[in-house]
Amino acid sequence: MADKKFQVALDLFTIEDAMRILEQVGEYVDIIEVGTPLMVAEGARAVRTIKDAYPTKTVFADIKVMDGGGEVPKSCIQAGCDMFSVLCASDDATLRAAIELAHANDVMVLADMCNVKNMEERAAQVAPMGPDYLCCHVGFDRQATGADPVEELKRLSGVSTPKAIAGGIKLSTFKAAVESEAQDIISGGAIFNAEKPGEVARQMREILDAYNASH
Ligand SMILES: O=C([C@H](O)CO)[C@H](O)[C@H](O)COP(=O)(O)O
Repeated sequence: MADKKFQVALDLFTIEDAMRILEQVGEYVDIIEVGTPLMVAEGARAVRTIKDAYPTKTVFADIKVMDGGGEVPKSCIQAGCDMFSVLCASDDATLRAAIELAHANDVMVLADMCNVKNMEERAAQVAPMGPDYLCCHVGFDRQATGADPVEELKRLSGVSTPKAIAGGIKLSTFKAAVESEAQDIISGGAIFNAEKPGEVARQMREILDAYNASH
């Protein structure tokens, strides 16, 4: 089985802050997420700056496309992203257009289940469209309810598309996320809000490497 990946979500507001965190955590992660707040604040320029600085890393633009699947991602693709997100809550036509555009440009698509209520049913519809990942995601505004992404991910076990998992994953819950069905484990605030982001990322990496070495 392919090694599982570790993704840091840079939900920050300036490229400078993102680069400062990356100096500390970049060496430990496989995928760098240009978080939604950073995309909104700085746009595709953030993707370009990060890809130029970390050319061997997978750069993910968390643009959460909801409409215009064949158009909205173009600026991020031109800026050099390797993967972007589209919302499973969007129309099928949006998902299909986004996936077609991405794959025509050798870019991957993460289809994000954020706030989808009928996850099993929607996953069965979206998976055949061919996204590279289906993401079980407890969104920022829902994290206060205590919803557990590892528990919610079990609802996607019926589909063979590789899964990603996100939503408040921290050092103490990282092992459970790694041991879940997810291939891509995403953590944001627990890293960039930590006193020592590099140390948290290093320990997460250690957990992931131990898992990958034994599977
Ligand atoms: O996508 C995200 C969220 O919707 C805010 O934009 C986050 O990147 C994702 O949830 C991972 O961040 P944490 O939940 O802080 O680990």
